Amino acid sequence: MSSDPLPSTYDGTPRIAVIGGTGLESLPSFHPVASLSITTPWGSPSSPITISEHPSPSTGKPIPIAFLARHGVHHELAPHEVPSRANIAALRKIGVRCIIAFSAAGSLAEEVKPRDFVVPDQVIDRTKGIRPSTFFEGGFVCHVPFADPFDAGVGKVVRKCGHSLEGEGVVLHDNGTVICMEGPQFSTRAESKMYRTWGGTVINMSVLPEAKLAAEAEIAYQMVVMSTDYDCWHDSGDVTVEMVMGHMRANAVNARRFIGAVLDELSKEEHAELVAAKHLEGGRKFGVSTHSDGKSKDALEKMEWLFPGYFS
Ligand SMILES: CSC[C@H]1O[C@H](OP(=O)(O)O)[C@H](O)[C@@H]1O
Ligand SMILES: Nc1ncnc2[nH]cnc12
Repeated sequence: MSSDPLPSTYDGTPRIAVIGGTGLESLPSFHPVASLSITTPWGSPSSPITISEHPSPSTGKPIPIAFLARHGVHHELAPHEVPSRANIAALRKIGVRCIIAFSAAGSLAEEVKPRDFVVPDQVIDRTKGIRPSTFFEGGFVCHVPFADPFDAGVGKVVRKCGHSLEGEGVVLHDNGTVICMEGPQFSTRAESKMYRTWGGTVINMSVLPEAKLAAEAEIAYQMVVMSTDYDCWHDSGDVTVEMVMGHMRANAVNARRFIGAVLDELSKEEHAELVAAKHLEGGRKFGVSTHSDGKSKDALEKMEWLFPGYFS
């Protein structure tokens, strides 16, 4: 295998990105053709963004897929240290408009067994306000709808792909509510039991502010969760990192199959408009509350970087 460094530039426009979480620090079975180090007005992303080319099953054309490791290449960033603004800004800047985000999560529901997959449709925020969670501040106020935190069109494709793998070891739950806690400590037993009464299906430390920032950036975002434990409400034993990693490793083949199926499907020509998020394009031009006299120069410069031509 060549140890030549990958090119630091890429000529095409990747519309699709995968954000890998715990146990998924690279895109399995994909061979990167470039590694981009992007600096944003919100700092540097968690990892370089690698680009792999995936042949579209419908046209045979190579479709670029971006990949970013949420916690860094060596899992060196705690959940509250993940630079989500830089991650989402960098992905948008290179052209990404569709994100499939993977997460290892605890199950809050008996029927969601460890190693099952969940394609969630809702989120409850239990982070503590210590994570920067908006692009719109410092002299530029913009309010963004967030009633449905995940993209319905992308979610539909992901669910279809998951179901196509049933019988090959993949168990998929079509819906669910993710409780996003602050961490890095796991929940107390009282909290875990309370989240169940709230209707929580799974619990992680990472869907927020990632999903909020994707919404602000007009990116169609869907999380795919793999259950790795029963948190601490269940009598089968309290969550530990060993438990999480053990299930991640044991189910790696299914995770790889799931990712491959989703990328195959999204690379088809028929989904070109969806992955370019044409249905979201331009939305941010209209949610701005700040009068032109109140907009700061610094904020406007950041806006021009992220949304060229929107506000000038
Ligand atoms: C290592 S267990 C807790 C850790 O795992 C999950 O990470 P990710 O969502 O990035 O897969 C969870 O959110 C916590 O960050
Ligand atoms: N039980 C749990 N709580 C929070 N995040 C998790 N990630 C994996 N398992 C988890």
